[in-house]
Amino acid sequence: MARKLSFLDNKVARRILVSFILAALIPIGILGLLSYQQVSEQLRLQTAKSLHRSCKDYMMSFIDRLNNFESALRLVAIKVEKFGNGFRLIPFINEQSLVGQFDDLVIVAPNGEKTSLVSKTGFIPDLTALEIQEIAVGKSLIKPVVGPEPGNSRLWMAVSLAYTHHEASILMGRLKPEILWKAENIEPNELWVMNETNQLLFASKPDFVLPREVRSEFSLADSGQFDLNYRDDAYVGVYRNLPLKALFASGIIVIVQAQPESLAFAAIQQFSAIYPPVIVLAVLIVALLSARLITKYLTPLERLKAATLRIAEGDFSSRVNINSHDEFEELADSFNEMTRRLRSQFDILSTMAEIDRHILSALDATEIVDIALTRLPGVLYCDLISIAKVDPETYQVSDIHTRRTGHDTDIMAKPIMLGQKDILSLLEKQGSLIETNVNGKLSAYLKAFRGVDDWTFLIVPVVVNGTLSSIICLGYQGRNPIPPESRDAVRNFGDRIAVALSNAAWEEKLYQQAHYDPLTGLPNRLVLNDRLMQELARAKRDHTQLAVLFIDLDRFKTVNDSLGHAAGDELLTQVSRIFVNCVRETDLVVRIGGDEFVIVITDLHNHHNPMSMVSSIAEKILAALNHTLVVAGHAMTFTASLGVAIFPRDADNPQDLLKNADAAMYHAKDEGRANFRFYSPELNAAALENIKLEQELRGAIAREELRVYYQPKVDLSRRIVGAEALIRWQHAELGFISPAKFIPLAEHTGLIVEIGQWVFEQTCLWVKACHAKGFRPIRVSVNLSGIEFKRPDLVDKIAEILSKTGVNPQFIELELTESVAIGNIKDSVERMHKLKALGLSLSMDDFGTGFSSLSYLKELPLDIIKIDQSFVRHLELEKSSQAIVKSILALAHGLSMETVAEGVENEAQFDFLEQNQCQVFQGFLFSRPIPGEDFLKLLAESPVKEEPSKA
Ligand SMILES: Nc1nc2c(ncn2[C@@H]2O[C@H](COP(=O)(O)O[C@H]3[C@@H](O)[C@H](n4cnc5c(=O)[nH]c(N)nc54)O[C@@H]3COP(=O)(O)O)[C@@H](O)[C@H]2O)c(=O)[nH]1
Repeated sequence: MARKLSFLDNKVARRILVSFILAALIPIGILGLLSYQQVSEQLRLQTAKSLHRSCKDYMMSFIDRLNNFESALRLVAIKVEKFGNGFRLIPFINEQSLVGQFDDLVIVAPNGEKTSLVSKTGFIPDLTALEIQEIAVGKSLIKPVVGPEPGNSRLWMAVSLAYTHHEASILMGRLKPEILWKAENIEPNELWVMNETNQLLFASKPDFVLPREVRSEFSLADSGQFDLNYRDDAYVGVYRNLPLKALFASGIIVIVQAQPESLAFAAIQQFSAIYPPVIVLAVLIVALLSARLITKYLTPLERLKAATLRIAEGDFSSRVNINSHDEFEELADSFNEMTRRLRSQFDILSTMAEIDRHILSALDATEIVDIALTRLPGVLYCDLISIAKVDPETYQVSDIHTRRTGHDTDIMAKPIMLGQKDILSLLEKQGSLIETNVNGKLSAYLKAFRGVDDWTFLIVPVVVNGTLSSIICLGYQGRNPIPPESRDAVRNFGDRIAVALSNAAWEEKLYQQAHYDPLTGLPNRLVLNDRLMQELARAKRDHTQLAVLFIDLDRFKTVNDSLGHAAGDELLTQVSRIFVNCVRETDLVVRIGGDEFVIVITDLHNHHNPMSMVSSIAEKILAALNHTLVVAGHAMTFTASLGVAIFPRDADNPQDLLKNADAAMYHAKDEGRANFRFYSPELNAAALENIKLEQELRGAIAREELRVYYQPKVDLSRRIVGAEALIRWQHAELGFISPAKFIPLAEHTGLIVEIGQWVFEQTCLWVKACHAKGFRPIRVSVNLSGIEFKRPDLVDKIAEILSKTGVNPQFIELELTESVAIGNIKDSVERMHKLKALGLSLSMDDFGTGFSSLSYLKELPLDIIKIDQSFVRHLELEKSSQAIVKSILALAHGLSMETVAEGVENEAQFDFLEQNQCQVFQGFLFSRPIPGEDFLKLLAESPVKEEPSKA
């Protein structure tokens, strides 16, 4: 039942059913209605016709009867004889039958005397003169006498007796009604007979009175039809006026007949009763047949629809079964074929997508090949798949990875040689495929598979970056045609493998770039973070310790600047090899940037003394560096500063371990470089202090905490000939802070630019003020850091300050450090010339500490060389210092440059320098750096020489 009803759930089914029912109902309804109207009309006509006919028949028989009455009356008239004063009837044979037709027979004499021959009622109507006249001319008069009731009306007939008795007497007879009206043959009709004034003479049903309005119609035509209602019955009636005038002297007699519609329309009423059930039956039949038809055609449609929905949900497995031997069965077959193809395509695409995902996430070409060998046979319906490398130049096929149905992957390492023709055809078929067999193209390669004599093979050349890199081979057992979708899929797959292999190569490259330092080949910071995390987890799990060594090369910048970047790179490469050689393979050596390296020493077991073990490694590294290295043709020894932090002692996470090792390294640097330091919490405090100092320094100028002090420079006679401007920082809370502490910090943060400009401007203003106050003009030097010197706007800035302060530039000297000046020799020389062009003097500070080459020292437009105080400090004691100082002095003289010795603290040093023709001296022996006003006091006391000093 549920199945039967279910088709009504279907919209199409409902529509078709309603359409079918309407299609049946509308014509049947219209037909029924039209038929009803037509039949009703026909029945009406027929009824009217039959009534007319009946009316006419009645009329004819009525006239016949009147004629008979007339004949009878005239025969009776013949048998009338005069008898006395009256009349009598002569007996005759047919007397009985003739006289019997009349209820009354009366002879009316011309004098009006009436002699009754037969008398039943005794009533004799009077004749009018016109009637008598008509009778006199031989006509038979018919005279209706209307009674109070229809049954009382009578019809008289009168004829003249003049022809028989030559007297103008008239024989009148009252016609017997039962003979006259004779209405028995008219049933089932009703009959009325009326005179010309519509007075009723006879009615078959006396109480059935015709309404006046109906009767009034009778005078309008000789005959006609009418409708009337009587006692809830409808009647159809006809009337006919009798043309009696031609036969009798008579008024019009109207014959009326009527029949009940129920009788007349009996047939149509039967039709009306039967028609609705017929319609219902027809509808039911149509509905049933439609339902059957719909079910028949809808079931396959429903199945097709359900199958379509299943496909939409991704289920390609079900088939549609229709055995109707018609177009639906053909449609189902086509649908099943389409589903099969879709399923095959879907399988291919989803497998391809899965392969794509694997391929794109796989970095390794071997992994990609492995995925392809495992997944593809299932979607390409092949019995063998093989992927191999091809060298298009040597014609070699190698690394042949093969998988057959039911077997594991086989790797054939031994290469197979292909012919040149094979290679050419592979190159020709790029983006396409080759169909072959073991005796066709690439047979040398295919024969290696064995037992494939009757197989068909599809070969796809894989081209990566325009070069034939590999081939994919699919083997199909037997020579059955290969499905076209497999061919397309194979081609697609060839493209994917090509992309994947090129991706793999590219990913490999990217990975290398992202994780390894291209210069030294060492892992970079990314790897360090990863490994350190892993090693820390392992150390925590195994309860071992771990050390992080932070290494910074000492004076690497000097090498880079003085010998160039290529030399710096060479040094870094050599140093990185030294580091790797100093540790175990399981340890990690990382270059984290510039000249900074990190070494992670793993597996420090607790039963060892980790500190002493790490110390010996650090010493080993320092010792290994201490050997002479040849960099860019220069032999040099090199040092580094190391900081060590140990897990879990100093920190338990990578960031803190690195930070602490870094802090320890800075400590080692502070302590004179070329050594190593373990981290201690105090170091951390120092680092924090540095951060605070930096913050304070940023606001120092604004808070006017900085001052410029001046340290005198004297000549041989100890007379002040110049000064060096040296910055001082008097912090409100921290007190005096040494430039040795904050200048490196300012250089590190870049604040040195602002500070340097401020010192230079202050010095210019001070010099200008001294001159204005009338003091003897002397040259004052200002330190220019490497960072300041390298700024492109340096010359403009200096010129701007000189112009702003209005100082005479010949009394201002700039002290450049050796490394800065020699870094980019061409640029440096150009810039120094520009500075000199402003009228300034240039001196080389800390001379002897860098890697200056005498060959280009002479190219620099220098005026003064300052011997570094490290050579002066133990001059009186160290032969080596004496030798260096002597050679610097000789060099300066040779280049005609003035010499200034700094850091002169005692007479012995002064004496040595004096004896070796040093010209200017600076040091605590003469004065410490002092405020400007104090300096002016000294200057005022300092004797004036008549000859102007060269300083
Ligand atoms: N770029 C700038 N650098 C500056 C500036 N002011 C100072 N500095 C540099 O800071 C370093 C430390 O300077 P400071 O503490 O002022 O030390 C100078 C002298 O006080 C010191 N000196 C002088 N004579 C002696 C002595 O006989 N013994 C001794 N132990 N020290 C002495 O030497 C420093 C001057 O050196 P130098 O500049 O190389 O001539 C220092 O490197 C300054 O250069 C600044 O404004 N800008």
